[in-house]
Amino acid sequence: MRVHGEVSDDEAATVVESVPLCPPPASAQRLVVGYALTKKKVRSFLQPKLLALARKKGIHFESIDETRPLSEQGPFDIILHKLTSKEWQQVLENYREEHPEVTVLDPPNAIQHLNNRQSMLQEVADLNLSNGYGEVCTPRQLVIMKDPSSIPDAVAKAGLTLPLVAKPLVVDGTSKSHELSLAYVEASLPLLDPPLVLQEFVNHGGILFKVYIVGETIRVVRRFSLPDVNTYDLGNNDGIFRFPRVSCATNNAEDADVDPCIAELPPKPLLEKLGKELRRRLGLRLFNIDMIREHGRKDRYYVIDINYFPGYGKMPGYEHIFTDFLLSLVQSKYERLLSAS
Ligand SMILES: O=P(O)(O)O[C@H]1[C@H](O)[C@@H](OP(=O)(O)O)[C@H](OP(=O)(O)O)[C@@H](OP(=O)(O)O)[C@H]1O
Ligand SMILES: Nc1ncnc2c1ncn2[C@@H]1O[C@H](COP(=O)(O)OP(=O)(O)O)[C@@H](O)[C@H]1O
Ligand SMILES: [Mg+2]
Ligand SMILES: [Mg+2]
Repeated sequence: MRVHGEVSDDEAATVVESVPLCPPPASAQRLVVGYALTKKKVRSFLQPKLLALARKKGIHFESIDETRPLSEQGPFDIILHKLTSKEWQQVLENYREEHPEVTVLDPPNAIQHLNNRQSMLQEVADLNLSNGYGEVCTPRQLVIMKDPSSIPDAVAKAGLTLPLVAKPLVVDGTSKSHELSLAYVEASLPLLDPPLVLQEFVNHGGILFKVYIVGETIRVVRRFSLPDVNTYDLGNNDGIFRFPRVSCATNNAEDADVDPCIAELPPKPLLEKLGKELRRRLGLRLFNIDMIREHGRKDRYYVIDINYFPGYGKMPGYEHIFTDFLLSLVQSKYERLLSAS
């Protein structure tokens, strides 16, 4: 029996997009998807175009009331969620044990790896992905838990090169956890506010690739990012630059007039390999990877951020991809039940 939420290679093989779906079992003709999402996420994800297509395909979305026992709601075939409280995670873990027949997207313990900017990149670093299409690394980084006055020494000891991107260590859905800054000179380091991750800034021509994963499906879009830093900037900057959420949807760079060497998307086979490996290693099916290409290095990529249940509402064609994905989950569960009987 499958442990819910774990993505095995076997399972991956049963969810290939091109395989036509055979008729679902009678009990699954109306697929009920419970969701526990913030108001912001409901607005961005449950758009009318998704709801309309879902209805046509027999998928019904039902809001979960967190103040009531989960077992008294539904019954659900699938639960979608992105709430960060410890209490909610415990509720879901208990529910998964009591209801192994319900697919929880994704398991709270797997999502936890993405709530810390150190652990979120560990699997990418361990993967050491390098093949004929390119190489995927993570920027060198250091975790500072406390005592800002110790930062210059810690940075020197670790041999990190300025400028450094300072990122709050924990990502908990608050806007504070996305308040990043760029420290140009050593003297500015004690002004930073731990706990944080200090990451080497990688010049990448100001374009970032948002790689969306929905099960087996991968889509990539371009967004504007921070511009390159040059020696002039370094010499003429004595402080810290605090920057807003640069890679958000309003910074769409799909149709921008950008140097083709910078705008060129990462090779598909490289993204496929990365997506497949991370899906398996993280035990997640819904996430996105923020990726940059080192300026002047055609084939060296850095993963700088991984987000659980990202802004799918801005992914082109998300309503088709997501509804097909939900149906494929039920289909593969049905096939497993058939082969077990
Ligand atoms: O950490 P970064 O790289 O900024 O990724 C963010 C988060 O996933 C946001 O979700 P959340 O707020 O739940 O963390 C999401 O907003 P949505 O709420 O609109 O889905 C953003 O979508 P964009 O606005 O498309 O960038 C996405 O870019
Ligand atoms: N190591 C880095 N080198 C260059 N730019 C970076 C680096 N880390 C982050 N950035 C820039 O900062 C933005 C936000 O950083 P990110 O780690 O994605 O945080 P968030 O979770 O808030 O999106 C990125 O989209 C990118 O533009
Ligand atoms: Mg990001
Ligand atoms: Mg993020």
